[in-house]
Amino acid sequence: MTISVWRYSHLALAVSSFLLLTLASVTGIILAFEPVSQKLQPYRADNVGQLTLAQTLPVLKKGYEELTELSVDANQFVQLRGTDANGKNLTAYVDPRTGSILGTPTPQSEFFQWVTALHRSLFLHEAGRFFVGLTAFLLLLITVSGTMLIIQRQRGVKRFFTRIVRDNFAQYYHVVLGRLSLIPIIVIALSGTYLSLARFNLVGEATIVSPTIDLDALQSKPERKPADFAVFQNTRLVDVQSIEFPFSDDVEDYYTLKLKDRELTINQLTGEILSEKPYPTAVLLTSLSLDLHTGRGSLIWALILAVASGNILFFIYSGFAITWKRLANRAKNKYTATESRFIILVGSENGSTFRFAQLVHQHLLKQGKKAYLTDLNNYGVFPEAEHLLVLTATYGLGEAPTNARRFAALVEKYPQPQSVRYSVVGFGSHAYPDFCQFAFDVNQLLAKQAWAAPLVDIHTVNDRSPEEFSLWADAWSQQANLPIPISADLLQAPKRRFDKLTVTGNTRTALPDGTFLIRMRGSRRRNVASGDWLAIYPANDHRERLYSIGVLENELQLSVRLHPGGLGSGFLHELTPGEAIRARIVSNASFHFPKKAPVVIMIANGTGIAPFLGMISQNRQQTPCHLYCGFRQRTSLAMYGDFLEESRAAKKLTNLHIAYSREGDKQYVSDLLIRDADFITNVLMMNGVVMICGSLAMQKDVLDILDSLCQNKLGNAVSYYQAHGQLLMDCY
Ligand SMILES: Cc1cc2nc3c(=O)[nH]c(=O)nc-3n(C[C@H](O)[C@H](O)[C@H](O)COP(=O)(O)O)c2cc1C
Repeated sequence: MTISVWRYSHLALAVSSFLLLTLASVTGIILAFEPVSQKLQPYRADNVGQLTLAQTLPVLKKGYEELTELSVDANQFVQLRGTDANGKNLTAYVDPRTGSILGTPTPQSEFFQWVTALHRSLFLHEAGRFFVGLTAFLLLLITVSGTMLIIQRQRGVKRFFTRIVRDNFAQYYHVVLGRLSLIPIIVIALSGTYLSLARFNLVGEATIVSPTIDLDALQSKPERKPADFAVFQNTRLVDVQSIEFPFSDDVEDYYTLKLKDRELTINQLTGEILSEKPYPTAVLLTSLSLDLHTGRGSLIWALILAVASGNILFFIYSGFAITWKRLANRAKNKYTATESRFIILVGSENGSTFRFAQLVHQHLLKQGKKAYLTDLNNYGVFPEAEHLLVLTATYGLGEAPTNARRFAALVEKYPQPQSVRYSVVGFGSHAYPDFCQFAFDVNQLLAKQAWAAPLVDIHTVNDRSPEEFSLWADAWSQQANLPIPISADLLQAPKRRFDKLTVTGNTRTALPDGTFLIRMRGSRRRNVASGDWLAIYPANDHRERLYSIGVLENELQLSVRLHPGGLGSGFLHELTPGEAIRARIVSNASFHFPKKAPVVIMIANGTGIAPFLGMISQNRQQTPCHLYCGFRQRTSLAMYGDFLEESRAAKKLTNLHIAYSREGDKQYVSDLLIRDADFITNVLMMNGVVMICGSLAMQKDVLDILDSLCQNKLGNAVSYYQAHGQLLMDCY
């Protein structure tokens, strides 16, 4: 089954039920607090779990003139009905060990009654109950389709709980919270559905029929005291739902004992069991469903239900946010596919690639060109086409996005009747092992078609980088002789809240390779961790530059290489202590120091050491850390030398391995990894984590080496460890 079937089912189910689901969740959250408030009442006696009926009944009989009924509720509060020593009618919670009164039951508060009625039937009686039941069933289907989507997203059941790549807020937390609240939501949905079916008598016999007793056969001898009745001795109070006491001393009146799973009648003189009837399965399931659906009896479960109901509200919001974003990016065409000279085909799962495609589309239309934009799955014969532009994302294990799955088959089926120049742009992320794989596949496929001729080489765009996209746009413009300038809209940094940071130190460039360290302090306390990015705006315009942060002594430290004419590095280089800048801290949670790893290997080259300096400085728990770094020459290490030595002495850093590429043995960091191959694979085998930060070229080398080490020594591809959160990367 394809991802789209699950996605559309998930969406259709959510759309059809969201109003009732919102109502049910809000009322569900409120109702979850009823068992919580009840549990907090002081009506539960200590050690009630250890008492038997044989111990309790004589005590109660002594203290009260007449007992009518004793019941034990889900909170293990023991309630007694009867008359007291003065002959006054009484209904009270009692201490079953002493018979003393602990309190008087009060009816459910009007507020909870009102909310319960709304939750159960929307004040619409049977019709309302039907709709509420249907909503619970739809919730079950939504949960199943959502689970399938997560399995597909995570690329398999086994990776269900592995790290989630963060795309955007709504999407990330939709999946994160979806996984966390999966079980409670399935329980809510299943139990709610069952209770509705039971209510409409659709689950079999759900009533308890009392047995008929042969009164003529009742024996009066041998007479025993209740404390000596075997059945009372063997029945724990907490297993009792209720016990109805005999109406008179006559042998024809008997005890009716309702346990959790069966009902017994007991001769009041001899203690003989007169009848024993297990409850029908439907009754037991109804009681279990009530326990699970309401949280009665368990404070913790009631709180879990409240949180899960809150999550359902968040899913409604985030689900619609995701859909809105997707729809907002869909194409609107002025010309038809058959009359257009420029065909733009898009492969996109979450819509962002459409934004880029639309920009190209608009530029072509503005220049009076007949251009047509559509999904890759809508590929067909384009009789007037001269140019084919394919912009596509990659998903899954280097696979096509949903709206591009049929493209390969369609290309084989519909050759173009005329020659067409094509160009492919891949959108992807280096966070995935198969970077832009689907775009490469499309490029290869087109290259094989007799009618297709490339206009420019394939280009890739990492993390929607406007700069990388504009490189393609320039190349294509030149070859097609048609300018498509990248609009400021696309490059504009979205409006966000900025932080004011004050420079506290700047080493300026002292080294031949131009590296310097700059430190800053925020004006307000911010949640920032080593590995996050600092986004700066050197020219106070849309141009944003990102730097990896190391947090040392509550300050943000950046390690920067000064590039001649570099916008960001030049700006930072000129800053002096006391100066303040406007910047933004961007969370990069997938590159934080792993809290639970037994060992961490850090691999860096050049300024990629920056986040690791912060992580080492904060490694107070002394997790074994092995730092592998590559520099050009010894002097490049100079500014970090003292800090690294001190960290080693303080056991925050276990080992330091350095490769110099322009001195001595002229090694790269990858050579050190080959040297320490056994150690590295051992670390991966014992669930250690490898972190890589630095240049993309170094990342590529290191990944190639790790992949062959992992394949040869561990029998897994390196992507296996990445998927298990054991390989974290932040390269640029
Ligand atoms: C679940 C998931 C899987 C992804 N898999 C890959 C991949 O294998 N290779 C890749 O280069 N990018 C991968 N990406 C990144 C997307 O291709 C990238 O973010 C792209 O810009 C999204 O475009 P869209 O918003 O148009 O769908 C993946 C993203 C997600 C959320």
